[in-house]
Amino acid sequence: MIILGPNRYGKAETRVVRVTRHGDVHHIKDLNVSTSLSGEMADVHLTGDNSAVLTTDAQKNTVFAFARKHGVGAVEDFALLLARHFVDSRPTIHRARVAIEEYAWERNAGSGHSFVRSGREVRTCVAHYDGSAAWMVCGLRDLVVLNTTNSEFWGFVKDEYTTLPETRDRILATAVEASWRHSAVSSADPDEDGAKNWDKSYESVRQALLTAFAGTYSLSLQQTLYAMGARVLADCPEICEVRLALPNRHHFLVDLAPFGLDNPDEVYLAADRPYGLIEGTVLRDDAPAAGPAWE
Ligand SMILES: O=c1[nH]c(=O)c2[nH]c(=O)[nH]c2[nH]1
Repeated sequence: MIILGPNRYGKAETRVVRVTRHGDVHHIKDLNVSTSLSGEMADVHLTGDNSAVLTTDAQKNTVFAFARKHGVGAVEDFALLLARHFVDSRPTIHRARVAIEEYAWERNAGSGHSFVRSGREVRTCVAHYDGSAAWMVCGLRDLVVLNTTNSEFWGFVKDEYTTLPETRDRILATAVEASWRHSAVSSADPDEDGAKNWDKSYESVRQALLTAFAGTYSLSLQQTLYAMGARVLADCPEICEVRLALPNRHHFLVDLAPFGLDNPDEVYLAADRPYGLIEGTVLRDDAPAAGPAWE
């Protein structure tokens, strides 16, 4: 017996730029939106009957139309708005997942209409909605950080293939990829609800990650990872779970002896690969069930 397993479909990576013009002062939001729907989709897979299908093309059009009609504030609100619309407006759609990446722009030379793409990290969110409950995982990636000291690494296993020297002082650098789950998301319309301040929450999580990275005297990147996750949970009561992926961007001290030079921790080779990849989850022991939040 062969059966249809879990499935979903949608439009991936709709790139939408929303310009808001206040006279000569303009604002932009630059997003990459991926929608994914599931529900009564047995027939489309088994018999080719498309009558339950809201096309991926219409999903893409909805993203653009909603950007026009509702504007784009916090990406989390825009994601929830779309997710609720798809499920609440179509009886055959039972669940929506909306993932958004946001690319930051800054004003160029103080101009009202000229922008420069910021070197800031990419902000992310993934919203799920099933007709009654909503889940939100927020995040960021490419938050590149480096400590020039306060990092040691020693006392590790030494087998016949271990050549890494122990170090009491090294550069510690990584490009933080983090996602964090909100304990509760109101199922009310965000326009009526309006209570959740996604921007404020994002900034406090980002600050907690940076503060912990800078302030932790590190005996391993694993220890730093835990400190970063724990700091987020300590500082941000609305978050119940943090997942981190930290590539260890190795910096090797260059041997300058062949040139008659010493190298007292000044000149490094920044290697791009291979890199250690340290991943982990830090969560509250009473975190509510995650449901589909991480899917
Ligand atoms: O912080 C580190 N953790 C490791 O597990 C590891 N392994 C390695 O080679 N270097 C490092 N650094």
